[in-house]
Amino acid sequence: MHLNVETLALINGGQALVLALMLWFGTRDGSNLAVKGLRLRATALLLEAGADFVLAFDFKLSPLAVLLVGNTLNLSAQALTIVALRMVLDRNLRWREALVLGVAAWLGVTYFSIVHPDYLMRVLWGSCILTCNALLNITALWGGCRKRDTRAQCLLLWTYVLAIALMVWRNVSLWMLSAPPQGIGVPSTVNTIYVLLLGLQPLLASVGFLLLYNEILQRDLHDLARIDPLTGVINRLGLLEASEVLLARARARRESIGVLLIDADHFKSINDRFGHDDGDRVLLELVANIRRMLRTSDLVGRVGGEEFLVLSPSVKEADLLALAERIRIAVERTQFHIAGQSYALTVSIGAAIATADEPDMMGARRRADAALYDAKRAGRNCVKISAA
Ligand SMILES: Nc1nc2c(ncn2[C@@H]2O[C@H](COP(=O)(O)OP(=O)(O)OP(=O)(O)O)[C@@H](O)[C@H]2O)c(=O)[nH]1
Repeated sequence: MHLNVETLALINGGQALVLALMLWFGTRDGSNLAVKGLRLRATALLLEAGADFVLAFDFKLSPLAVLLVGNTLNLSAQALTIVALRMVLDRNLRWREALVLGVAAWLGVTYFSIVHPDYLMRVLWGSCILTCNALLNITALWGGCRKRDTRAQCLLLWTYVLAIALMVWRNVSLWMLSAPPQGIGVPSTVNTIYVLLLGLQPLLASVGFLLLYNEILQRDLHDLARIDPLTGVINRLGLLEASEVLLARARARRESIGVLLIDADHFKSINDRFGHDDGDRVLLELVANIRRMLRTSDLVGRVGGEEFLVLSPSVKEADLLALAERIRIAVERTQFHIAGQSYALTVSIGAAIATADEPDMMGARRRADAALYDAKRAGRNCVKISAA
């Protein structure tokens, strides 16, 4: 089988060009890190396309120009892809490693082309560096793929594993030939299969990048529907879902869950006196105060304007009251800074216990609400617990 390597390179280049345009224009809107990562990957594809076109038109260029320009474009594309993938995954970018590998590859390839020409060593050197590039990408993808929480990461991971397999196969095949080809443009079965399979990589990787982006958008939408944009804690929907999970766990362990309904006292007066924006800042400080008092297993969510709900698994009544009292005292002792002035804020707290036998959290929530009402009627800045 001797398909023309130049023709294959031309097809690969055209494909990489189309994929680059798809990635670039398909993600034109938005400015988050994932979009920047996709744009960087699109730039890498443009460089890959350039390298393919250099190979496709090698008969018009000197062999040295083909080698140096083609490799520079290809290695730059690999380095950009390492960083792009990590941008999309929101990981440590590893610019330095990508650059060092790119420079090492370029120097080695140039050495084995000009100083000490040896085609097999040149291919081996380039393959080792490309394997390191692929391994860097695999380490970025490994966590998500191992937990099986993202199919896109698995697809990409396998793409890079196959890329390594292809390089191993190419080197073994070349070293086993009695008269190996002395250049990638030289007609030979190894070169044809290598260029053919290499052309699939940009396609697989780009599909992987797009699927990854889609998963990120879905996750963002999921979070957006469950996180309160002002305070960053979960909202009613988030609380509803979390309480179902906590209750199922509590049932299995025959434990109870503590519920605290925390409401800022006379919050309207803060808004009236300082304005809504400063009122927002006080709410943020209030949430920070509540969070500081919680265990890692406790959850806090915003149920209304200045009202927050805490779910505290595996607690008895005495522990829950102690937690509520700690929160109340912490808020009372905090000096809230508004418009250059200190302001004292207090909270009233209603507490209730949800037992493992209850069908849902609604009963405990209602009891905590009634206890909060009692706390407000008792003069505020206090904790009340409802009788079960
Ligand atoms: N700044 C700000 N204010 C909010 C927000 N959500 C609700 N509020 C305000 O919170 C205040 C709640 O007022 P009320 O329900 O009368 O309660 P209160 O003044 O805290 O009095 P008590 O609860 O009875 O102690 C209102 O002024 C709302 O405008 C918000 O997101 N930001």
